[in-house]
This record gives sequence, C-alpha cells and structure tokens, in this order.
Amino acid sequence: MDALKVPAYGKINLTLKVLGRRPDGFHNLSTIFQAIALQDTLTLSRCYEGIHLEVRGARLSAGPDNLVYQAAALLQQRYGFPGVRINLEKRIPLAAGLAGGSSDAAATLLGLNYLYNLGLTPGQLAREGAKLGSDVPFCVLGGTALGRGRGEDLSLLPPAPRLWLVLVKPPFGVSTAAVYQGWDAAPSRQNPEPPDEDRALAALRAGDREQLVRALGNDLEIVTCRLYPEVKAIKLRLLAAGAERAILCGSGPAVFGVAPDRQTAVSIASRLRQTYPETMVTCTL
Ligand SMILES: C[C@](O)(CO)[C@H](O)COP(=O)(O)OP(=O)(O)OC[C@H]1O[C@@H](n2ccc(N)nc2=O)[C@H](O)[C@@H]1O
Ligand SMILES: Nc1ncnc2c1ncn2[C@@H]1O[C@H](COP(=O)(O)OP(=O)(O)OP(=O)(O)O)[C@@H](O)[C@H]1O
Repeated sequence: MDALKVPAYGKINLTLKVLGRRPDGFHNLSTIFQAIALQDTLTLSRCYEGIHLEVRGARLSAGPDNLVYQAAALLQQRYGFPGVRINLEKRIPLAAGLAGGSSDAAATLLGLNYLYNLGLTPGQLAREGAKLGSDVPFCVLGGTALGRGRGEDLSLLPPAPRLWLVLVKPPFGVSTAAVYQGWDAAPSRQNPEPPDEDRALAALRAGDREQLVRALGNDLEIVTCRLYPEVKAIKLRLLAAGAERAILCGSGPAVFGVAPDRQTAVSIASRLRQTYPETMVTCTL
C-alpha cells in the first residue's frame, strides 16, 4: 500500500451535564457526542523506522507533544511496527473545544491499525485512545454517542437529524483543565439553558430535529462565559443573526449556532466572519 488518507472529524456535544468531581481529579459527565463534517486529514505511509510527522495549516509542534506523535508512539511501543510517516493537514481550530487533537490521535490509531494490519478491534483502539485523552474514544467510534464516566464509557445512539452549524472561534484558546477547575470553584452552577438529555435521547430515537434543537445545552458554558465574557457576546451575535440556538462547543471557546438550513448558515457566517475570521459552516455527520 502506498499512502493511506484518514479523515479526523471534529465533534460537538449536543448535551453535556457535569455530574461531579471524581477522586482522580476528572469529572463524571453525561454527554451526547456528535461528529461534525469539519475535518483534519492525515496521510500515513509505512517506513523502516521512527515516527516522522509533518504538520500543515496550523502553527503546531510536529514533535512528541503532538497527539498524533503520541498516538503513534503508543502503538509502536505496544505492537512494534517499524515506522511511519504522517502528514497532518489541520483545519479544525486549535484549543477550540472541537476535539481536533483528540480526533487526530484517533485517526492515527485507526490508520496505523489498517496500515500495519495490527488486528485491533475498535474497542481496543478506543481503550488505547483513552490513555491520550477523554475525547479520543468517541473520536475512534464517531457518529452520535452517549458518553459517561470521563467520556470514555460510550454507547452508540441513532444518527442525529442533520443540523447546519455555524462555528465561531474567538481569537484565543481555552485550557480544558482550567474550565473544569472553574466548575469546581463556581459560586453557582445554575445553568440558564440546561441540557435536556432525556428529551434529546427521545428526539434522536424519533428523528425529531425540532425537539433535538430545543434540548441542546452545555453545563460548562456557565464557567467559560464567566472566564471569557466574549463567548457570551458570540452567542448573542449568533442568535441576533438568525441562529435558532447557540451553544458552547465542549469546554470552548468555540460556539456553534444552529441554522434552519444551509443557506441561512452561510448568511449567518458571513455576518459573524467580519468580527471573527475563524467562522465556518459545517453540519452534523
Ligand atoms: C470538554 C470535553 O471536550 C467534552 O467532550 C471533554 O470533557 C474534554 O476532554 P479532553 O480535552 O480529551 O480532556 P483530557 O485531555 O482528557 O483532560 C484535560 C483536563 O480536563 C479535565 N477533565 C477532562 C475530562 C473530564 N471528564 N473531566 C475533567 O476534569 C482534567 O483536568 C484533565 O486534566
Ligand atoms: N494534533 C493536534 N491538534 C491540535 N492540538 C494539539 C495536537 N496535538 C497536541 N495538541 C495540543 O493540544 C491542545 C488542545 O488542542 P485541541 O485542538 O485538541 O483542543 P480542543 O478542541 O479543546 O480539544 P477537546 O475538545 O478534546 O478538549 C493544543 O493547544 C495543542 O497544544
């Protein structure tokens, strides 16, 4: 085989409930993960030794601190393949809450398993991925899934009705750890737009787009909006431009606006892009 191209899709959380802090410092969640069409692309090819990574499209290290490198090193240590060259083309904004790094790591695991016939099941790859980050197991699985525990305890759900999305990323990143710390320290955790997981699950079973849109919500929004008031301003701008809902992506700071159709999404995006150049239109997968 020559080169293997593997897509690495971003994700949003349709609902995200924080259930509490665990003794290991992580937080138990109940969240509905949803893959989106926005993707990075990895191209992998075999070589005789080493891990050789090249990154395009973002200012990001290609060394051992890159999650792609870490995913390849993990499989190389355990399963002993000779070497790999990986070209990573970034499109998913960095440190946005869209799981870009986690998805790149998952695509590396999937790609190497195929390239070197390692014979690992998706479940085994997800378990390896959990060592790299809480979102990696979902990124291995993809689609629509309910995540419990720190996000790694997954059950597949029926595919969501297609939602057209406008993603807006302000010009700063957010540390996921800082947001969870902010959750622990929060004086009040009253979420004015609480996620309605039961309604979302029923909506997925019934394929009911309208109920799904009503049920969206993310508990981490209270923390991220307090730490970064601009996130709240982006939500309001999206709603004023015609989005039905505007919800934080993961721990943020990107926000997704839900548009009634593709054309409206494009017109909302063109308004928001004047202030936020990292605005893009995508949809659920
Ligand atoms: C916000 C979400 O994206 C929602 O899907 C995830 O919960 C974050 O997942 P992630 O970025 O893969 O997070 P990790 O790389 O595993 O953890 C980064 C840091 O976030 C905190 N963290 C993460 C996940 C979780 N369930 N509880 C936590 O408290 C921990 O302090 C951890 O040190
Ligand atoms: N391949 C990669 N792509 C993006 N970031 C990476 C990668 N490898 C390592 N990182 C580091 O991880 C940090 C978080 O990146 P990422 O884009 O995955 O955040 P995120 O979208 O908030 O992730 P999540 O939603 O899983 O919390 C970056 O600031 C970067 O230093």
